[in-house]
Amino acid sequence: MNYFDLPKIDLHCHLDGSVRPETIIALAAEQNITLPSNDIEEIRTLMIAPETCTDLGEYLQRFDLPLSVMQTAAGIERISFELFEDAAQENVKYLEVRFGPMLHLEQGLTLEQVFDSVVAGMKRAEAMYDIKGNYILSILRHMPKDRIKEVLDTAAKYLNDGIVAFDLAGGEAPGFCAEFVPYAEYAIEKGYRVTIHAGEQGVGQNVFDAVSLLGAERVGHGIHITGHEGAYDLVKAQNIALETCPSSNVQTKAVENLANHPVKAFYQDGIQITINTDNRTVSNTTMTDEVRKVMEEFNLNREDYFNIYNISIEHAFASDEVKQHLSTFSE
Ligand SMILES: O=c1[nH]cnc2c1ncn2[C@H]1C[C@H](O)[C@@H](CO)O1
Ligand SMILES: [Zn+2]
Repeated sequence: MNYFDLPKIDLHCHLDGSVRPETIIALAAEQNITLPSNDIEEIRTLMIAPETCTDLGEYLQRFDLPLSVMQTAAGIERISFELFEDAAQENVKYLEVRFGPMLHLEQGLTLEQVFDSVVAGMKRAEAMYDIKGNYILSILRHMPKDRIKEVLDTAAKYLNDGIVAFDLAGGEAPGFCAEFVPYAEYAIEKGYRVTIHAGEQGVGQNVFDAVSLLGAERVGHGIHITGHEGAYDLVKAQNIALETCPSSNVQTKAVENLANHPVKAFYQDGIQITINTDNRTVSNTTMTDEVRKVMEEFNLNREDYFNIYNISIEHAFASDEVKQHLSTFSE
């Protein structure tokens, strides 16, 4: 099968984990930032998380370098544009990108400038290529909570016009959901959709909590519902979509290897699974690669692929008009 030509949808992709290594070098030069090296291969190596990561914590260290050049409006706009361009060029028709707004304030940008920049880059690419997109606000779980409502208020300028959802990301401790209940409620009241990273690091209960306490309609990863009957049943009963990211899960040791990934078992049991990149650069992947890996490892056929594509359409935080457009590529 020609995986490159297939129409694809990526619902789980981080902006700062998907920066072109070439762009790091170019932006560092423009911004007078000294990099550990100016050699493209060395930069690439520094950005890609090794297969030998011990856990998610080590994986998350790979974001410091890209974030260092993502502190100007022009830099963020460019990176946003290039991510949509890269995805469009491998036939991704719809892309939801997430980012941590508070990670881009180190050199004096305001939240509004950050939102203006990501959305402008996306819209520039949408005008040039056959791709549509939306942004998701990732709140980093370890950061102070005092500006979360301000993030939601400021981004509301683009609500349903470029920014659509609320997410929690970063390291995953057991029971993290409880302390975020007021923020998820606030987001839902304002009209944001909710997806939460949970069940990535072995804690099935976190998926149960993300759905029941935070109102998650989708779950980032969610693979550890396998060990938690309550979470598994809840995800199934409520038709919650799991945003699986197979390569990332292998790198972070969420699964031992691809063969042990539960994506096929979930699919066969009627769980709403989607296939996504997580981080195109940090996980050294593309949608073409993720789809190929899953289909070849688990012997899925074209009909299976389009079933999964249709699940992605159904659970996308996109307008009816965009969903209609995406369904024109279905078989
Ligand atoms: O797979 C992930 N799990 C949890 N957090 C993640 C993952 N990939 C990236 N992040 C974090 C690191 C980024 O700086 C942040 C915003 O994109 O989200
Ligand atoms: Zn993620």
